Amino acid sequence: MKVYEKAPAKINLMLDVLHKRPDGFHEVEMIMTMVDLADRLELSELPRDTIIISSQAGYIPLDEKNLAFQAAKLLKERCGVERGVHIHLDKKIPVAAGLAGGSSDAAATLRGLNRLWRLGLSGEELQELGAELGSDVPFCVTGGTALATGRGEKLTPIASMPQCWVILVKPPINVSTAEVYGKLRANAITAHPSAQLMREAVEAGDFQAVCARLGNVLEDVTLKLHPEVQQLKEAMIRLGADGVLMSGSGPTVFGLVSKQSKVPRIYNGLRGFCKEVYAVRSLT
Ligand SMILES: C[C@@](CO)(OP(=O)(O)O)[C@H](O)COP(=O)(O)OP(=O)(O)OC[C@H]1O[C@@H](n2ccc(N)nc2=O)[C@H](O)[C@@H]1O
Ligand SMILES: Nc1ncnc2c1ncn2[C@@H]1O[C@H](COP(=O)(O)OP(=O)(O)O)[C@@H](O)[C@H]1O
Repeated sequence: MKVYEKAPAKINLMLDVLHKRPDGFHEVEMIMTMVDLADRLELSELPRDTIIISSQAGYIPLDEKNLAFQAAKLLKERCGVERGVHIHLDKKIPVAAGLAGGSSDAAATLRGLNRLWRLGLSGEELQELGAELGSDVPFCVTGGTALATGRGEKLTPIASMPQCWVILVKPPINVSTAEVYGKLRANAITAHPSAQLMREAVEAGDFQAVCARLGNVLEDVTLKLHPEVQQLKEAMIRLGADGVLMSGSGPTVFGLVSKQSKVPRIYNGLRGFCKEVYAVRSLT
């Protein structure tokens, strides 16, 4: 038997860091939403008790370092499953991009195996398991639009993001989430974006207010390390995006656009700078 799961990318409409915790993680406030750029997973039963990962993408680990492998192993251990699975990852989300591609694959593996193995776990139970794999995994389990607090694992669902186009541009540089948090001086942050104001804008369906309230304190670190990310932001604004921000720890920059007629100009303009540009819809 086989099951299929879609694993969409996330963007952070706002990301604030409150302080560094004694456990080394940072206490955050984020509003996250999914966009229609997704990996596709095919999960097939195997006759042997083993986990096999394959992918068309040559640039991700296919062993126990893969987050989908870790998700399957965790579920097998916790639920006492003695069955094997082959997980094929059709990667479309750029890797180490600030779009939670690996986290979304892990979340999709939890959802898919819950069905394949008829485990009957609730969404909440899958989120709790997901939190053991990474801070962004719980959000990816249920998706939608949510306020995330704690280290990112405490979720409050909110109304859907107003429908719009999302243009994503990923420069050819690698950014490590751990390095970006490591270089952040949380007590020196002067301008904190407001989760409350962003939540109100989303809940009012006020697209212009969402654009005006975008903010991410991790930009301070990543833009200093990689000035080309700032240049991409400026290009996106010049080309006419309504709101522009770096997603997560970067380096992907996203632009929100309400009018479809503006999309080709922005997309084609960015392709002059970068190979990896995507124009997708927000997911409701
Ligand atoms: C920045 C964000 C924003 O959504 O996303 P990405 O840019 O990675 O997509 C997340 O906070 C990333 O979540 P995720 O990628 O799951 O992080 P984890 O695997 O849990 O942690 C990786 C490392 O980042 C740091 N980390 C992560 C989360 C957090 N709240 N505080 C931290 O200090 C820790 O050093 C940790 O060792
Ligand atoms: N299924 C997966 N897809 C992508 N990357 C993965 C996966 N499993 C493990 N990784 C590793 O996780 C790291 C972060 O990848 P990703 O989740 O795409 O980025 P981000 O945390 O910036 O959103 C990469 O270094 C990659 O090698």
